[in-house]
Amino acid sequence: MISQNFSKLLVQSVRNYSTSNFFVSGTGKKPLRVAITGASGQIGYQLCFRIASGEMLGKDQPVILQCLELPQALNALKGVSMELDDCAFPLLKGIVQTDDPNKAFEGADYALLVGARPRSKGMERGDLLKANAEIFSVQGKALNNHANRDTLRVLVVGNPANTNALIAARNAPNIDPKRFSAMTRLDHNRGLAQLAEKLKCSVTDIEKFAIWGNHSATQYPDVTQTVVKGKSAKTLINDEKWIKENFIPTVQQRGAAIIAARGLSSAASAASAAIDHMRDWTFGTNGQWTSMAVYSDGSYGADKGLYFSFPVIVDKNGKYEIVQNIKLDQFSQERFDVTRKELLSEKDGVASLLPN
Ligand SMILES: NC(=O)c1ccc[n+]([C@@H]2O[C@H](COP(=O)([O-])OP(=O)(O)OC[C@H]3O[C@@H](n4cnc5c(N)ncnc54)[C@H](O)[C@@H]3O)[C@@H](O)[C@H]2O)c1
Ligand SMILES: O=C(O)C[C@H](O)C(=O)O
Repeated sequence: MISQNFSKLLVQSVRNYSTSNFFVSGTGKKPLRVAITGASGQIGYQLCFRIASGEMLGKDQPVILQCLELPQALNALKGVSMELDDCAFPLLKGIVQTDDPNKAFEGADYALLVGARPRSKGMERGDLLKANAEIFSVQGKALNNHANRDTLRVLVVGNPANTNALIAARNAPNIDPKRFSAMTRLDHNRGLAQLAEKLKCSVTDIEKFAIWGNHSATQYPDVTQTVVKGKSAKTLINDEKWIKENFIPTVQQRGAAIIAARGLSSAASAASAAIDHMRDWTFGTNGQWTSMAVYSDGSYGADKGLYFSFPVIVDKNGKYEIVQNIKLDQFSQERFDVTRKELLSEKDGVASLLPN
């Protein structure tokens, strides 16, 4: 029933379940193709199962997972695929296992670009810039040539995520750059959790919180507009020093703190944020703000073309808008400029990989 091709020349395996019936009975929905790079890594290992169980695209939406890995990790990927089989997910209609980006992105409706070298203890994100840039240049070209351009949504998770999104998008000239994004949802969720703890409220009580800029230690977690059960969070906190010296640095440096504690970068929380990001980008945010690093149209003076985290609202058709008309106070403007300058300098560092 399950077919598998494995050759040394073209290391690719395709599993199709229920190939005679590609529609989940009762839903009438065609499977969506979800490409995941680095699928057998820490984050990928979480993502595959959560997506196959319907947590990202809905409990009535069949999916085909198209998994990309390095040649040396294909055996591990085979193990992931075996475990996916063993879950007997009703929504999972097929698994592609490959080390060829052209195959992984064939007809892709969604692409989660996770595969990259993670930062290890003591390593700065800047050190990773060049090593990872090449990967995203190749993958941008492959997306351009093979993905489903009419439906595609790309989320870059692999660091440095914003600049990797820039490289991938610039190498995909036939795809609308608004179809690319980078992940700051983990930072957003971290901020919500810190605020909920401080104010002894639920994360769902918090509205209008945002991350501006880069997914890095320069990001600006902004509580100036934040409202908790109808009241200003700043007024409720009533402690400017806590916001500046505790809250902001905690959110900015949470990734490094997890690495120091675990010896590995965050994985379960990163996968959870990636699911949140794609789900909200598909089904909408019900009028609420979230944070996404998206193609900058120049809003707030973030240079056009950068992948910059803004507060966004997604409508029920999956169209996002950058929230406009927020007044940045002097402190916010200074923080905004720091992260903006970092993104510009990252862009300069990969200029050779950015086609005109
Ligand atoms: N944006 C965020 O909020 C956020 C949060 C956590 C981690 N990250 C980043 O996500 C990335 C992945 O983290 P991880 O913990 O899963 O790492 P990991 O090392 O466990 O897994 C990465 C996987 O990617 C694969 N890979 C490497 N290069 C590849 C390529 N060119 N094509 C396909 N696969 C490739 C590796 O074989 C590995 O299996 C890292 O860059 C990490 O820094 C980002
Ligand atoms: O900082 C890192 O390298 C890991 C990741 O981006 C994180 O925010 O946890």
